[in-house]
Amino acid sequence: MERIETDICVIGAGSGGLSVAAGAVQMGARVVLIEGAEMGGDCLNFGCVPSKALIAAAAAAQAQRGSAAFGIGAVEPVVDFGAVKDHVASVIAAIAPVDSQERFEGLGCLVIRDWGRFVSPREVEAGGRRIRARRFVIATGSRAAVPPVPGIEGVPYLTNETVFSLRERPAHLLVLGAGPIGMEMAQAHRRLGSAVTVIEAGRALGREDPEAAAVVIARLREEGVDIREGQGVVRLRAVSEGVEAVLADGAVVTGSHLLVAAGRVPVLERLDLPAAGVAFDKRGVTVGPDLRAKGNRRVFAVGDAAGGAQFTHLAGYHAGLVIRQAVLGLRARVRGDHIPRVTFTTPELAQVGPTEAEARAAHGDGISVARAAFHHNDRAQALRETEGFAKLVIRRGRVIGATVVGPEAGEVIAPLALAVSARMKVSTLAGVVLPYPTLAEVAKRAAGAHFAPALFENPRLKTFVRFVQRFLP
Ligand SMILES: Cc1cc2nc3c(=O)[nH]c(=O)nc-3n(C[C@H](O)[C@H](O)[C@H](O)COP(=O)(O)OP(=O)(O)OC[C@H]3O[C@@H](n4cnc5c(N)ncnc54)[C@H](O)[C@@H]3O)c2cc1C
Ligand SMILES: NC(=O)c1ccc[n+]([C@@H]2O[C@H](COP(=O)([O-])OP(=O)(O)OC[C@H]3O[C@@H](n4cnc5c(N)ncnc54)[C@H](O)[C@@H]3O)[C@@H](O)[C@H]2O)c1
Repeated sequence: MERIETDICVIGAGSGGLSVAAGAVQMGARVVLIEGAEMGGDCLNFGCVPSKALIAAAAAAQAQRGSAAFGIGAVEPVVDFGAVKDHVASVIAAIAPVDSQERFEGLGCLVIRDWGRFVSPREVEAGGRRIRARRFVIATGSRAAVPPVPGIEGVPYLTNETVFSLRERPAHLLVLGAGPIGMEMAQAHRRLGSAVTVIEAGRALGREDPEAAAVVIARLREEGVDIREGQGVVRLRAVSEGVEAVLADGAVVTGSHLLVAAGRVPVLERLDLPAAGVAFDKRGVTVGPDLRAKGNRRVFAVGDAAGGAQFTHLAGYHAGLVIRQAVLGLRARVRGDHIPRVTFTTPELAQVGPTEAEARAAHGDGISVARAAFHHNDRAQALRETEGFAKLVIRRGRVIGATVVGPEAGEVIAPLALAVSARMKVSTLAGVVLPYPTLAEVAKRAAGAHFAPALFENPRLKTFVRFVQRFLP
């Protein structure tokens, strides 16, 4: 067997692994990159990219239905579902070269297309080669969790790995789970013409600020998505129309297709982690605040495999921290209080830092909340998208968290992510000059609202101003 010595061996060429490999090799480290399936991982092939491309197509269809409010005759769109999937595939194809084997070989990585497996604490085998590295990075991602619902083994179901390649429009899509994946896919399919029922054991978008989640849930319901909350599935059964689900309240729902979007599990099974002495549990590799694996300090874990939140930008952030340590020999500590997240429904729901409820649980009355509604935003009025709000969580004069629900919330959260990340004063945010009319003004207005009582409802200030005015020439 061929033996290879390298500085850094990255296992998994998705969002996290590619970022580590690209950064490390361009800084001068020797890098081996191992990928058992598609270059680009989940985000490119079965996650962010296809879902956002499908959502864009669905928005185009919805725009035709809603155009009457602009004085343009509304029509029921003619959706060619296969052509929509061609659009999705072509968006993936446009981005794929950036993540490709050719590009990474061009950067100087040795790319091995096989499943990697530890054979000792310092060696991995893949593609008939044994790689001995100074540092290893586990970036193997996650896959859809399949909940133990009685009967699930006897019914056909889709996951994020198969739903985007479906060429025929589901007549009635059942979605199990109302997290971000379930809600994004439910609205997109509804807008593309499917009947959709979402079955959620707990609360829909249960991790989000309830007030913000309610705005999204109401919109999906208005558009015809049937959302059943607090409903476990008691039993699933294959029937001639497709799949039948019996819910906890006794209701029976029959769909043509079932999409399982009920959470994620880390992909670790091929790695033989015990051979490397690396600790792990059902959430992922057990890592410290420096992202080093418990049990083997030569091994780091990043992204979905690292047991925390699961976002492409988080995997990218992890990659930067690993590069600091494994390439430059510097120290690094992961911070979790400034990672934003967006659910790309219409309206979008964006969060950075703690929600109001989380902040109150942590700091009691030591926080205050300032808000502004999109209803008072002139751009939102022009777009006829006035539902939603921005809410800032403030502690000791600084922005520690923000929730935005409404049009382009994923873009509007950007200055607020900077504010939380830089521990910015509310006064700095209130003082920034933003172009008019923009949706982002809602963030500045929320910051301004923090000062409104002291400025506009203050009898002592009014007395002072009247006094000053008497003496001004
Ligand atoms: C439907 C959907 C929509 C999403 N939308 C968003 C979004 O809008 N924004 C966002 O930030 N995040 C989104 N995510 C989450 C995002 O896709 C993940 O957080 C991100 O892909 C994680 O990157 P990763 O590098 O940890 O894993 P991945 O990108 O999954 O890459 C892991 C790679 O490792 C490979 N691998 C696994 N085991 C081995 C092995 N033993 N040897 C070699 N290779 C191996 C896999 O084949 C895979 O290619 C979405 C996810 C889904 C499912
Ligand atoms: N826009 C984005 O950034 C984006 C989009 C999609 C996914 N993601 C990432 O992927 C992760 C996984 O997404 P997800 O939506 O699959 O998981 P999730 O854990 O966020 O939500 C799953 C939902 O399924 C429900 N559920 C679980 N078992 C069930 C059952 N048997 N019956 C009914 N309901 C059940 C849960 O109560 C939960 O509400 C997200 O947390 C996020 O990190 C991000």
